[in-house]
Amino acid sequence: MTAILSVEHVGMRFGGLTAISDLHFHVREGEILSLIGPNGAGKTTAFNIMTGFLKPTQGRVVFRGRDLAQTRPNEIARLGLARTFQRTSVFADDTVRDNVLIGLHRFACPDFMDRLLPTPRARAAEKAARARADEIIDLVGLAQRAEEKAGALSYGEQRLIGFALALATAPRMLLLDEPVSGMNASETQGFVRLVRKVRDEGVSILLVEHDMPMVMEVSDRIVCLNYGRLIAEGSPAEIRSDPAVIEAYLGKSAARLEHKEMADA
Ligand SMILES: Nc1ncnc2c1ncn2[C@@H]1O[C@H](COP(=O)(O)OP(=O)(O)OP(=O)(O)O)[C@@H](O)[C@H]1O
Repeated sequence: MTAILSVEHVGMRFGGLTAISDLHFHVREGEILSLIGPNGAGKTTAFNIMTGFLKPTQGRVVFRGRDLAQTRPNEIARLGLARTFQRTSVFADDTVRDNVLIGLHRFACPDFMDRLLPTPRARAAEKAARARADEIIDLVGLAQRAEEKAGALSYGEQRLIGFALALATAPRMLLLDEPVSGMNASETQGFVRLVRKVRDEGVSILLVEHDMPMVMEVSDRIVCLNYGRLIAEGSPAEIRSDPAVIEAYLGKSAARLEHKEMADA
């Protein structure tokens, strides 16, 4: 197993509150791993630590050999770690294509002089950026909407633009924050196919998501947190039948009942 990202004995305290305790797991190259847990379990905190946005008070997160707490955000992006946001942050008055082009330019950051003068190199770069933007827009399924203003698209489609912006950084790994919240059933199904396709192109994926059927369908492995601790790790089938996971979601008495019903069946 080759790990692309390792969460090594991470702890996070906010004043007197311990949000994460001794969290330890790896994301393997080319897998889709989901982080789940009841409300307040510590998923968002763990997600923010894994993107380098929060520095843990204990332990470290290593991405492709680099400790994220020691790495600047632009270097993290250049190493190939990209994230999406729960809230869409598209430029509503720009077209879908221009939104993706802005993402590509922000990442590619051409020379200052090239930006000021229409040099042949700048023109060639612009042409390549447009071709790449169209490839990404096609991949996320928005080719028919490329010329429309982003603000005219549905909420679910705007989230696809957010996903396209993350792809514009040519990531090796994507961290997705509740990617299907606000999507309808058919958009969610489309998104499951899209995530698999991106993974098949060699991008490792970690997602935090509340939609359990989606998580069970898309994940290779699942890590479950409760009260900031890892309580289970395994395949969707293993997680679905794990007593600690059932108890965390349903409470002790309901979990006992669930087990009894399963045993009686
Ligand atoms: N900046 C902060 N300051 C203080 N406490 C915080 C902060 N961020 C999170 N917490 C606390 O840490 C714990 C874990 O919160 P977190 O948001 O990570 O959980 P979660 O699993 O993402 O929850 P949800 O599913 O409801 O989004 C909670 O008790 C929360 O109140």
